Amino acid sequence: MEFWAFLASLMGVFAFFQSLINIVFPPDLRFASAKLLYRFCHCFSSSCYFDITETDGVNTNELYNAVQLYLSGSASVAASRLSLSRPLNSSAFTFGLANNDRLVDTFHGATATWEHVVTQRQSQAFLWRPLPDEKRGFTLMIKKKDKPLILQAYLEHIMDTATLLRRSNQDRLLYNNSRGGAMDFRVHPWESVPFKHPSTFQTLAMDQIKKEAIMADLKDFAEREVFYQRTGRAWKRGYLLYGPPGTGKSSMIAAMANYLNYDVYDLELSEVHTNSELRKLLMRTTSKSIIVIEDIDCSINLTNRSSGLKKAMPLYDSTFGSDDANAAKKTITLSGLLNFTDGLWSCCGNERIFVFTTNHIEKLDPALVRSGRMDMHICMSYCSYEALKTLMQNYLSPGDIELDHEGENVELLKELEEVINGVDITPADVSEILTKNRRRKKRDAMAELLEVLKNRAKNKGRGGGSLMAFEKENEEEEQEKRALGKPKGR
Ligand SMILES: Nc1ncnc2c1ncn2[C@@H]1O[C@H](COP(=O)(O)OP(=O)(O)OP(=O)(O)O)[C@@H](O)[C@H]1O
Ligand SMILES: [Mg+2]
Repeated sequence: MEFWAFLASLMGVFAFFQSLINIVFPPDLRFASAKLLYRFCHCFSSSCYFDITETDGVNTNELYNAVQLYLSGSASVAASRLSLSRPLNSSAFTFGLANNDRLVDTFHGATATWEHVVTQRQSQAFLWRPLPDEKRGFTLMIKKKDKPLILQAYLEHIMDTATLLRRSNQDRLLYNNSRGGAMDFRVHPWESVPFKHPSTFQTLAMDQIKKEAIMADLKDFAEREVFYQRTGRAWKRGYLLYGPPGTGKSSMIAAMANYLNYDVYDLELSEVHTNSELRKLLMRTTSKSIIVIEDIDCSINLTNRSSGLKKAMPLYDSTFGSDDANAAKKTITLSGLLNFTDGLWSCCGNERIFVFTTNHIEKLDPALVRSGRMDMHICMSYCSYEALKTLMQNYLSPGDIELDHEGENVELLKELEEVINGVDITPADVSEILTKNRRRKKRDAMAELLEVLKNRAKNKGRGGGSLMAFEKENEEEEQEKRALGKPKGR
């Protein structure tokens, strides 16, 4: 009897303490105290533990994503229960460690045990952007004696492997900033879609020597990390593409991205309201990418650097505090753009290419196009005979167009060569004519093209008959600038 009374009172005490704990510790603290107890017990163990949570405060923890990807490589063979996913924009499936499951990995002879810890988050008060219902993290367990030997190298190995896996799994992306949000730290300012543009240097119609020079320059850039390091230069390069509409500037950008396997960030300047927004966008770009600003002359008024400086520093502006000054603060300025491409911020991240395009190089401020910012100026010009041959090969003949010099089309080709040298026709126009006629016989398509060219030559001469009138015009303008002592980058 006494025994039963003792047991009943013991249970009463237990129930009392349990309800006390429930009242004093809210669910989240309960979890923390359990964790604390767990840690305490492990103080005397020979292992040490590292928690890698999914978010680090408000930001995504890159290491968490890297570990997930890294383990997906070993998880696919070693674990018996896996979670499967296909990340957005990826063409590959990713295996993952199931919730609260474990996996053992070895590195340099040491054993590392990973556990994927998933816990429920307590109900959230009203938040602007609600957090996910679950808290996720990995716990790494290694022997204390191995920690100084392997931890740093192991984590670096994980990051490197994850980068490689990401690049091989993920299709390249085309980002744009048209939804705004650069000032809202919770919203990623870039939106992405898979980059599938089919343009390559092989399909690009332009002067062969120029094409090879550009390819060599790109390759050289991508392979010379050590050179950039040694010379103290930021590992970035700028290309300015200029020429009339329809001469292949955008196609060239796609060809560059396909050649180097880089992502493309298409920056819409009209969506950016301040210099600091511009900087934030830059900070959220990744390495191995091409940052493009198309039609730079039309995007914003970028003609005068000093006026830009004045706008960028409203403290020295007599209109400070007025509506004008506030409006000035809300614009991006030339100096902001120069800092974007060339300032200290431009080197956060590596291996980046800036490409600006314009139809009017003469409208650009010399500061914007000087060497170091725009290292290579590329004129995309009207269709030459050489470019025409590439286009005919793309659209009409999968074989070698040169064969036609001996075949039935030899006369037509000769005529085309003579006429095209005196006509301003863009590769886009030629492509359109060839596309329209692609179902016809090759000879008929060439005859139609010849007719169009002859009509154009009749209606509008080319002033002296020079082939690259546009290129020449621009060269003369640049020479004029040099004569006036203005800087010029090439
Ligand atoms: N050099 C070229 N080689 C191959 N195709 C070309 C070339 N130029 C133009 N094209 C064809 O014309 C189309 C339009 O070209 P693209 O958009 O690259 O011209 P653009 O110079 O960027 O014009 P814009 O200045 O109007 O932006 C392309 O989709 C492509 O089919
Ligand atoms: Mg374009």
